[in-house]
Amino acid sequence: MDARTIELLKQVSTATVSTQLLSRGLRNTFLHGIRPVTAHRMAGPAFTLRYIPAREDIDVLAVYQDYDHPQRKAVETVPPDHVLVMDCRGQGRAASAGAILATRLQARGVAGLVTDGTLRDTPEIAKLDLPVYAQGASPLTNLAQHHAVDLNVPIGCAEVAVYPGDIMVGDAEGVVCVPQHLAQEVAEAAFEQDQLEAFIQTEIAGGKPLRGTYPPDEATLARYHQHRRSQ
Ligand SMILES: O=C([O-])CC(=O)C(=O)O
Ligand SMILES: [Mg+2]
Repeated sequence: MDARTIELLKQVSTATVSTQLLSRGLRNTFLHGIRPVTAHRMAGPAFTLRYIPAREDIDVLAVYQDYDHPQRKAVETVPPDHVLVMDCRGQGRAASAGAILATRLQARGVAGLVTDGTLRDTPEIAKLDLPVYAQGASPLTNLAQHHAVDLNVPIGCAEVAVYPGDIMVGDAEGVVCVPQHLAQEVAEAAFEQDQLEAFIQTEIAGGKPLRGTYPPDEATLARYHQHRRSQ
């Protein structure tokens, strides 16, 4: 993914991105119920980890002695500038990762962490510079409910299809998944829409009515273009 696309997607709002996706026919792109744990904007290609339900005879604490446990392997193999996205089937009774793993992701230059489950050690995670999104907190370690199986396969995350390489965009409202092949055109169009909407909001704040302003008529668009030229 080219650097300009990622830079633009880091600046635009998820609201605008979701509208641009809707205008291209895609309605199910927002990870509903997933909230920011840290307040950092995010954009980067998805690298995925899939969990299935745990089984008591397999998922015991001793499995953590294996450095190649898929959860640990995911943390050590997600490429820098990618977002680690975890499929927990929306189940949050046990956490999908904690502060030590999140800190390792930050140290490796990873672009973010997203789970449709929960995280543990969230007071420590909240202090990181890493963009992190989850449905909430749980102190219980993952294997109490989850069994990590696959790396970098298509997953469901909060009922949204996430294919490896799709661009995960996060802001204060949450996370939108942008299909890889649409990322560049959506980034450019979203940047334009955000600039126009910022102008419209200024006009509305200044007392203009909705009619003629939102959506903008020709006169408002002419004022907008004049404003852009004068910048
Ligand atoms: O058990 C876990 O999920 C890992 C954990 O606490 C951490 O990364 O600090
Ligand atoms: Mg921990």
